[in-house]
Amino acid sequence: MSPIYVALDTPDLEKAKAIAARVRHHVGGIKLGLEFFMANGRHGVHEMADTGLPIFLDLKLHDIPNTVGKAIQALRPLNPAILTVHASGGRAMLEDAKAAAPTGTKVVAVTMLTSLDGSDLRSIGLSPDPHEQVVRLAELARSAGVDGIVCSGEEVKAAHAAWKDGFFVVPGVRPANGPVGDQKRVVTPRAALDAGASILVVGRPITQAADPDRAAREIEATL
Ligand SMILES: O=C(O)c1cc(=O)[nH]c(=O)n1[C@@H]1O[C@H](COP(=O)(O)O)[C@@H](O)[C@H]1O
Repeated sequence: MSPIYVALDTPDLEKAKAIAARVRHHVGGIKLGLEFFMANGRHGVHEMADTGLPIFLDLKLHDIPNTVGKAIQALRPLNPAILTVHASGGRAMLEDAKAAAPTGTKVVAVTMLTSLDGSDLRSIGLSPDPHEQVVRLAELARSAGVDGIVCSGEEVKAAHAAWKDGFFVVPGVRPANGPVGDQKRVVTPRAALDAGASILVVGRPITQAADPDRAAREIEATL
């Protein structure tokens, strides 16, 4: 099974279905995020589940424990393979998120967005070392009982060393010399896997390619 989850960041359900149909033999699953969910809701998720590929529902929930727990309960019928919350929501929120999720759903905690760097951390009053921030939040996530974390390929090796059986999601991956866009902590798909990623999230390098099927195949060939 390919470790690539393709991020279908579009509000257009038909477009999402069309890309999924083209790349389905070269990816291990589909990631649906806020843009898709805001536009298509639960109905859209059900439609995408008909592709037969596992669904990663990336809503990055971040609120008080009661609200996050109840939101996840409301999502239970969707039974996603993977669901995201923000680690910085704190221990009680992470515990309630895991308790509310269906048994088969991996709850993963976003540590530090791959679109941020050290100066962004400083601007929100944190120590400007991404490595330190990710490892601290990985430890919080582990001890709160969730299944894993989301981090960049630059920190996954250290996080993995401290959490052997954790599940590590790495977005912000780019083929060598590809455009990085708004991402700041970027590595190649191959480097992320070698460093311990369990799955890779790839969006625009596949979805914006002239031939998404070929782009997915080419990335898969590097792994
Ligand atoms: O949770 C995520 O998936 C995520 C976390 C993170 O730190 N950075 C990040 O880019 N993502 C998601 O991963 C995808 C990356 O898309 P591309 O930059 O187009 O490959 C987007 O859907 C983001 O929402």
